[in-house]
Amino acid sequence: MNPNTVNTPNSRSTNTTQEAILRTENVSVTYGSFQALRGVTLDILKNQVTAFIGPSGCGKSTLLRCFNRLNDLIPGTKVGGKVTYQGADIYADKVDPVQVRRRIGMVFQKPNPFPKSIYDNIAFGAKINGYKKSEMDEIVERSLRQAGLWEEVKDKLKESGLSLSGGQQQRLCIARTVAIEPDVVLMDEPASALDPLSTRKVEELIQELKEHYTIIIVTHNMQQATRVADMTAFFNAEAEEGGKRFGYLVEYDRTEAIFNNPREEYTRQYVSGRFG
Ligand SMILES: Nc1ncnc2c1ncn2[C@@H]1O[C@H](COP(=O)(O)OP(=O)(O)OP(=O)(O)O)[C@@H](O)[C@H]1O
Repeated sequence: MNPNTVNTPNSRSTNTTQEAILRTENVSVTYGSFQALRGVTLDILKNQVTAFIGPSGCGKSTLLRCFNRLNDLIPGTKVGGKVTYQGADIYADKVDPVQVRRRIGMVFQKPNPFPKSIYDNIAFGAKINGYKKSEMDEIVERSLRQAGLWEEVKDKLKESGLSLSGGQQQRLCIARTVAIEPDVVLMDEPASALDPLSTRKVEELIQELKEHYTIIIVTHNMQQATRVADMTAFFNAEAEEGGKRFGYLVEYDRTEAIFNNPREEYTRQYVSGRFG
């Protein structure tokens, strides 16, 4: 197989110069007896921004959590199929999920800084992950700069992270995530709780971060997907017998193709705002 070709039965063959850093093969997720997601196969391209879009309940966050084994923390959840990171199965027996999360970080919908100082919000995780105390000032500054927050907070690093505005708190959480130098940053609707100005800052930040990181973002905001994402995966939820619904991948392609020239009628209807 050509490693430079997007590998999914639900996509056009899209030649790119990017390699896949994460890959799902026929991934399904069940919560107890409920199948939330069925048969997802897709490649996430390195140093690209990939958006997951689709109506509520189609499994976008569920799939996102598969990439750093966060679903492991939800009792009764089973992940079927295969998820590989740089070619290695992240669900293999010998793999420590903590190490997976070290490489694949996550930013949540609601900013959730620790009730600690701005400095310690970043230093805390860095210390746990083995960074030396002598390096800490440098790590804190680098991370805050990468998150576009340094100029706003450099004179009040000892103040509580909770004293910042919502948008600043979210950038602090992004700084905390990048402090330990992951390869991938997963973002679950990172701007949905923010005002338009803060949203714009986070979107600009995503563009800058992709130079160093691979980013996957779940978003309900289709304009946001067109602004930030190189690739877009559209998911839908389908009813099966008995009225139960499961999420599945409808189409995956370059963002401009998904929005301007989708192959599937469902995608066309969704991106034109006709359902969802
Ligand atoms: N912890 C859980 N336990 C049981 N069912 C769950 C759990 N989390 C999600 N689900 C169900 O799995 C399905 C997919 O949910 P998920 O949150 O992944 O969808 P989503 O596309 O991200 O939705 P939204 O856009 O509303 O956030 C939904 O039917 C949801 O109710």
